[in-house]
Amino acid sequence: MKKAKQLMDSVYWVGARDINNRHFHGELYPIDEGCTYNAYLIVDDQVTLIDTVEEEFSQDCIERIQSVLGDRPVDNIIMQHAEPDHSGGLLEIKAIYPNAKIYASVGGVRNIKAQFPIDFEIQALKTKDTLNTGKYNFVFVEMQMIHWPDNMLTYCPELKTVFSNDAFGQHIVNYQLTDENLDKGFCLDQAKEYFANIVLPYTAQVKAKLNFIKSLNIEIETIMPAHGIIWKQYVPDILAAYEDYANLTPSNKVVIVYQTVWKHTQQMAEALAEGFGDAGMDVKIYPLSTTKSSIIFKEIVDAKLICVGSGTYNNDISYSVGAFLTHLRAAKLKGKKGLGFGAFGWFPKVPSQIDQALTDAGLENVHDAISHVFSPKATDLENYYNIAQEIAKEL
Ligand SMILES: Cc1cc2nc3c(=O)[nH]c(=O)nc-3n(C[C@H](O)[C@H](O)[C@H](O)COP(=O)(O)O)c2cc1C
Repeated sequence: MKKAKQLMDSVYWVGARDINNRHFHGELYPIDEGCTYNAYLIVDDQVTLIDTVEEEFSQDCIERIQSVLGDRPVDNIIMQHAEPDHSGGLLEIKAIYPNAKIYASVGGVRNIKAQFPIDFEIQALKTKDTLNTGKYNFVFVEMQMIHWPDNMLTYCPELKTVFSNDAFGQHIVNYQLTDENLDKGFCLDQAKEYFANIVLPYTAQVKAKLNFIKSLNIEIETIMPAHGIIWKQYVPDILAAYEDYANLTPSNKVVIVYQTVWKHTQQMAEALAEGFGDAGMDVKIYPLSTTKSSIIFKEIVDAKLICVGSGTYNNDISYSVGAFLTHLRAAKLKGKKGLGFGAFGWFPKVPSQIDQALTDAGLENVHDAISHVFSPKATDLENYYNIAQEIAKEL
């Protein structure tokens, strides 16, 4: 029997822990310790459920709700996001509470209906629409494209709480459910990884929404996201961190990623890394085939320069570098610089093709692509070290 966890006077966590999940949203986001699907129950004159869980965990959510309500019904279900990790439990929960009114954003109504066989009404909500449940009011803010067209968040002024859905989420599975006994750096690092892997292409929307939320002059004591821990003691920190992430504020950091067979491209990568490092830059260097993309993208958020290297195989870029470049293009980065490099045997154009892909991804090339025939010698490596030092000076 799964039980709810009380968070405040009338607020309960009724979500689910997916402890076996190692790939959040398919291949997109490898994770180490599973994740949570957070749903919140607010007991007032009317009972309101905010979000559901992934379909497989519907029964967990229902048991947790019933542990609070017994036979009392749920009156309102607010669907803040149509993606199945939040909406998958709707049909089963609605079957238990057939009189519950369902609410979603305009996009949410469309996207829920397009994914599930819905035979009931869903009421559409717009920004600043309000639902009163007795002593509590729920104010809605549309969050289009953070990260789907249907996202929204819900603010309760009486509880000084934002139910933020995907925004401010992270994949910390913690049985206390809040940030209260956790290290700030750890929490923010996990939130940054989530931002980098789910929200990164939508920095313009995040900036606009943060400004809009500021303009509302609301008091926020608690943020309850749909994944991971609830923000209580680090609320100002996570709000400030989101400003930094959304601005892609660069530190003096270079991220070098590469794929290699005979270690020729790796030797070039290491010579560049030493040049950047000796010039005072923070260097992150990753072999693509053995590094999780989720870690690399977290580091990219605040990098100044991204160097991408590939050996040449069948006159083309390696598979993992090609996939990385596709992922990078989708991230729609702004204000970052790029450099392509790599070794070849008889077809020298792959590094310049990488440079072109970096340009297509919105990065500014800092130097001509570096293309090396087979194995670099000590003098070649010295040359690449010096190129890195020159680039570092100009960044
Ligand atoms: C499976 C395979 C296919 C290759 N195909 C090409 C090719 O089509 N054109 C080319 O210029 N070099 C080709 N090469 C040679 C490599 O690009 C060259 O050995 C390079 O130095 C490898 O760099 P790396 O050690 O970083 O992988 C190939 C190498 C391998 C292992």
